[in-house]
Order: sequence, then structure tokens, then C-alpha cells
Amino acid sequence: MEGIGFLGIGIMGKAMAVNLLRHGFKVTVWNRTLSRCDELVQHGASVGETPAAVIKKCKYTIAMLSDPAAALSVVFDKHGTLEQICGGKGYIDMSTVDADTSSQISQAITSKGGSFLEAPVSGSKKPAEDGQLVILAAGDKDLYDQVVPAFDVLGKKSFFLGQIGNGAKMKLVVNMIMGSMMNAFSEGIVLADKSGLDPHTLLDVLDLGAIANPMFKMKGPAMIKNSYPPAFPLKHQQKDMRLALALGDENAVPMPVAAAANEAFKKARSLGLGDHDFSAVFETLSK
Ligand SMILES: NC(=O)C1=CN([C@@H]2O[C@H](COP(=O)(O)OP(=O)(O)OC[C@H]3O[C@@H](n4cnc5c(N)ncnc54)[C@H](OP(=O)(O)O)[C@@H]3O)[C@@H](O)[C@H]2O)C=CC1
Ligand SMILES: O=CC(=O)O
Repeated sequence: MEGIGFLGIGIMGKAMAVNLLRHGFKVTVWNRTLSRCDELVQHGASVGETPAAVIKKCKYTIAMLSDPAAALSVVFDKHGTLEQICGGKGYIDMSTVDADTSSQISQAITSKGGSFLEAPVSGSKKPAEDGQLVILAAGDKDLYDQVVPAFDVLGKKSFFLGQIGNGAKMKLVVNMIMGSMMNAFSEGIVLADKSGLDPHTLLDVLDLGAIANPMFKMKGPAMIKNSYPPAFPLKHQQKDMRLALALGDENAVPMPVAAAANEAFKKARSLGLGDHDFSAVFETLSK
């Protein structure tokens, strides 16, 4: 593969771009807050001044941005992706967005002759650092085949899910489940504590049973200490619940559990916890 562009050096983008550099890819990065690119330069990256400058330079460009508004802005705004995308270039959006946002981006890119893949990921900061993401791609199969060498560095498994929208929907379903689980887990820890049990013993019991999972194991001990260093920011989890509920609305799927979880994440945001890890939803119960 030739050089890769990377737009969005947040928690995930930084880990992913560093991983590509470590595996010998030539990477050109851009971030809205440009100073955040400095650390990447120390790892060997070049910097583009705008998304358009990155697209102009690179055959393939990956975007990893916070939400639909950010993903759209980077493509459509002045000095954005659309100004330089053309035949022979590929754009891969790995942000978590809804299917409609992804379709808008796909149509704009392909109308300029470029090719487009949506490829949201499951897995958080640590899996991104370790190249252990699960990649949920959909869209242009030729582009998918061309970027598999990069996906092999970023992830432990890539799925090609067919038409645009399927990757976005799969990601939202997964995160809807995750957000609901986090709320049930939080309630369980508080219930154990308030009813006189040791929450650490609860973690041990959970870890040995049928509902053991890496999320409980990784986040539980920190939650008991009311510590929420951001791996997956709560504001993004709430965005995912909101988008998943809209998907449920479109498909007439009742989701009372997810709706309640969304309210808890909204409450946490109202308490100023949006930039903490999503496990900080625990604070809505323990306060
Ligand atoms: N963290 C995680 O565990 C996971 C996150 N995701 C998804 O990946 C995406 C990125 O997440 P994460 O890295 O955690 O998020 P961060 O909040 O750490 O980073 C967000 C990035 O988006 C940029 N951005 C925000 N708004 C705009 C805008 N209007 N125009 C241009 N750039 C903008 C930020 O730039 P700036 O630095 O200037 O603010 C930053 O580069 C999200 O969609 C998230 O849901 C998916 C799997 C796991
Ligand atoms: O989107 C978050 C994740 O952990 O996956």
C-alpha cells in the first residue's frame, strides 16, 4: 500500500495512526486542533494543513472523527475531503456514525469518482493500541481488498458486511448492547455495596460465570474506586445510544432497556461527565 492519510487524532485516531507508523506505513495526519499532530510527528508522521491537503497527497485516507457532524464537516466544509477526492483515491471513514450520514458521504465521494468504505470499529483505546480492533466494513469491496493490509495492522478481524450502512448499523447495535450492559453492571455494583456485600467479591463471582466479559473485568475495579480515565468518552457512548434508538425507531423495534440506558448517559452528561470514560455513568447511581 502507498502512503495513508489519517484525519482525526483523538483517543482512537492517535493509537491507530501510531500503529500504522510502527508497522512501516507512511502516514500523513491532520487534526482540527493541529497541535495534537506534534506527537505523531515524533513517531514519523507528516502533517497536512487541511483534510484536502491530506487527500491530495495520499491515495488512501482514513477518518476517525467524533460524530456525524464532525464526519460531515471534514468532508463537505471548505478545505475538506471533497475538494481533492477523485478517481483512484479511496476514503475510509472509521468513525461511529449512523447509516444516513455514511450514505451522504459515500454519495458525495463517489460522485467525484473516488471510492468509499465505512469501517467503524469495535474495541476501545487499548485494543486500538494493540492492533486488536474488530473492523465492521461496508461499501466498495475493491477498496476493502486494497486496504486489507492496513486493517490487518489495526485489527484482529475485519468483516465486510456488504452495502453502505451495514457497518454503521452493526456498530450501533453492538454499542447499544454495550451501553445497556454498562448500566446493568453499575446498578449491580451499587446494589451489592448498599446491601452489605463486597463489590470486589461481586466482580470475582461475575468473572467466573456465564456473563463474564472483558468490559466488566477491565472497568469494574476502577469503577469501585470512582475512577473513570477516558478510554471511550461517555459523550460518544450517549451519541451511539441516541443513534441506535433512532435506528430502532426507523425499524419499529421497541428498546425500553436501551432507552433507559440512554437517559442515564444523558444524566451523566448533565453532571459534566461527558469527557470521562463511559463507565462514569456509575456516578448517576452512587451519588
Ligand atoms: N474511544 C473508543 O473507545 C472508541 C471510539 N469509537 C468511535 O471513534 C470515533 C472517535 O472516538 P475517540 O477517538 O474516542 O474520540 P475523541 O473525542 O478522542 O476524538 C475525536 C476526534 O474528532 C475530532 N473532531 C471533533 N469534532 C470535529 C469537527 N467538527 N471537525 C473536525 N474534527 C472534529 C477531534 O478533533 P479535536 O482534537 O480538534 O477536538 C478528534 O480528533 C467516535 O466516533 C467514537 O464513537 C469507536 C470505538 C471505540
Ligand atoms: O465504541 C466503543 C467500543 O469500545 O467499541
